[in-house]
Amino acid sequence: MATPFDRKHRIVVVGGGPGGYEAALSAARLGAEVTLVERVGVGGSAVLTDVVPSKTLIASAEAATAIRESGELGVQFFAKGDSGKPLKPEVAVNLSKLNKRLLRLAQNQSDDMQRTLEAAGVNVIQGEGKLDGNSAVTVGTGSGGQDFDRIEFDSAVISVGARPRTLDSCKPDGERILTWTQLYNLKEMPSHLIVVGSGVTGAEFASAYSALGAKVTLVSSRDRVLPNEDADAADVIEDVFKRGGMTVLSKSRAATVVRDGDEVVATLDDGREVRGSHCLIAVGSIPNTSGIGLEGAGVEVTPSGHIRVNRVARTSVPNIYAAGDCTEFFPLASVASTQGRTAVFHALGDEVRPINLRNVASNIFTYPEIATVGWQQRSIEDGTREGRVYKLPLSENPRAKMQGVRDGFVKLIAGNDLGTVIGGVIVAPRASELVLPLSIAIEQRLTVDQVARAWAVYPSLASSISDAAHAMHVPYSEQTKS
Ligand SMILES: Cc1cc2nc3c(=O)[nH]c(=O)nc-3n(C[C@H](O)[C@H](O)[C@H](O)COP(=O)(O)OP(=O)(O)OC[C@H]3O[C@@H](n4cnc5c(N)ncnc54)[C@H](O)[C@@H]3O)c2cc1C
Ligand SMILES: NC(=O)c1ccc[n+]([C@@H]2O[C@H](COP(=O)([O-])OP(=O)(O)OC[C@H]3O[C@@H](n4cnc5c(N)ncnc54)[C@H](O)[C@@H]3O)[C@@H](O)[C@H]2O)c1
Repeated sequence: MATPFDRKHRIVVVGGGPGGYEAALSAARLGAEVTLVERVGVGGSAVLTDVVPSKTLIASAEAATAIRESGELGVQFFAKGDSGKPLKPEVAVNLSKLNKRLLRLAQNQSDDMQRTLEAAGVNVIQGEGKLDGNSAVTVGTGSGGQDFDRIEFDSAVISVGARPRTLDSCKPDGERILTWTQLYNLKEMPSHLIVVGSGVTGAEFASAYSALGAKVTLVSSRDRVLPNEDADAADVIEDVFKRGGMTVLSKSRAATVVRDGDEVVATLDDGREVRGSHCLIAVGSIPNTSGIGLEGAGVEVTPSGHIRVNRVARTSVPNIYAAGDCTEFFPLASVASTQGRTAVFHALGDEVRPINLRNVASNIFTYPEIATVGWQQRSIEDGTREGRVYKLPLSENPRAKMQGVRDGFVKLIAGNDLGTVIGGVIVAPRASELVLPLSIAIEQRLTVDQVARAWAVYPSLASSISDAAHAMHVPYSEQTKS
């Protein structure tokens, strides 16, 4: 219990995604009187439409890939046709069943989270929250609806998330032109899915649908997919996409996307037309920050509508905090939760460590996955940070060979001094599970030699991390120079 006072600190949290959930739970555990206002469901977009459903879809895509690729390992389905000759079975995906499963899983997780909050003593109110100055939140039934509650607070956490950005020229109709939140209603596999936008969201869905057997065309406005990622990683993914039969149209901006009967037509900037059965619009997100009383309370926002926060998640108004995608920090569930927890620790006088975005680990769930942490090669190349880069292809890893894994690599980035690990990239199946040692090394300022000294299992994909660290060894004579 952080508060030594008789009077409980009153905290109102608006939005129940990872940012709001973590803020509410941490505050209740610290003994505050907590109310959480959420308009759709606890868990937020992360659980109901974004992270959980997309990663569940990807789990099915991985299963389809494993079945398809098992022939190479000498394992295949065998069935005899009427003539007695072996048939060549194909992977069949029941998209309706798959989507039902992922929506059920998302709802169950949301229910679990609501129960956890209630058990911790959080008062969860369903409704639309809005700041009323800097000391109260009103709760209503939605835009134009009635307010039915008003809650006074000592501190508030605004964690209202973001929604898919749409373009007037490519308006989703919910049937064939879809945002990712509408994709899970599909009953049948799209015969040809056009994905507009090759950021993380577009790349993940393109990868998954291609693995599930749909024909996919990825419309990428940049010269390569995943323009903000490590260039070598993006090259691997683009190569895998193309080998898997995906059409990648680079330097191609979708000017319009319209329905034509049972087809969709995407017209590119240069006049080319792409016809498909469905189109996913994945061109980024917009924060849900308008009309929620921020201006009246004096909370500063950026021109893009993101709430300005410092490293303890405090806004320009001292008793109002903000967490997650509605802020200008990285839009990741892990960052949202950390901001939510940090905000209430700060408000309630518990130990706080200002958030260091430099060390955030993230993962792109394509096949193979791309996990990234710390400084990246481009910062070494442009001189922002001094350091050395070493890349070890997975094709040299014994376990990878056994498993038939050809694509991927481990890249370590170390400082020039003693070889302190400052960053890394792992491209591999389940890279998300392999990146933690690098995160620990960076957080604990371990050198490549210290990482190399830790035992890796033989054979294992993780041993490529040790091998890369060995290759970057700083001789004792060099270490003692500085
Ligand atoms: C397709 C996709 C996949 C992703 N995958 C990953 C991943 O694998 N890993 C990862 O770390 N991140 C991932 N992300 C990012 C992640 O979803 C976000 O960073 C995360 O959801 C942010 O959490 P949040 O709490 O800020 O907001 P949200 O999860 O968006 O929750 C905000 C909540 O606030 C509610 N709300 C809004 N306004 C009000 C109001 N006025 N009153 C009451 N309630 C309100 C909304 O209904 C919503 O429930 C993904 C994003 C997308 C689009
Ligand atoms: N695995 C994960 O952790 C995960 C998954 C999805 C999203 N996210 C988070 O969400 C953030 C946003 O990612 P995102 O992919 O949704 O958005 P984004 O803004 O990163 O990418 C959208 C892309 O669409 C392109 N674009 C815009 N208009 C276009 C047009 N008319 N035609 C073709 N392309 C067009 C943009 O140039 C951009 O490259 C990520 O940075 C990440 O933090 C995380």
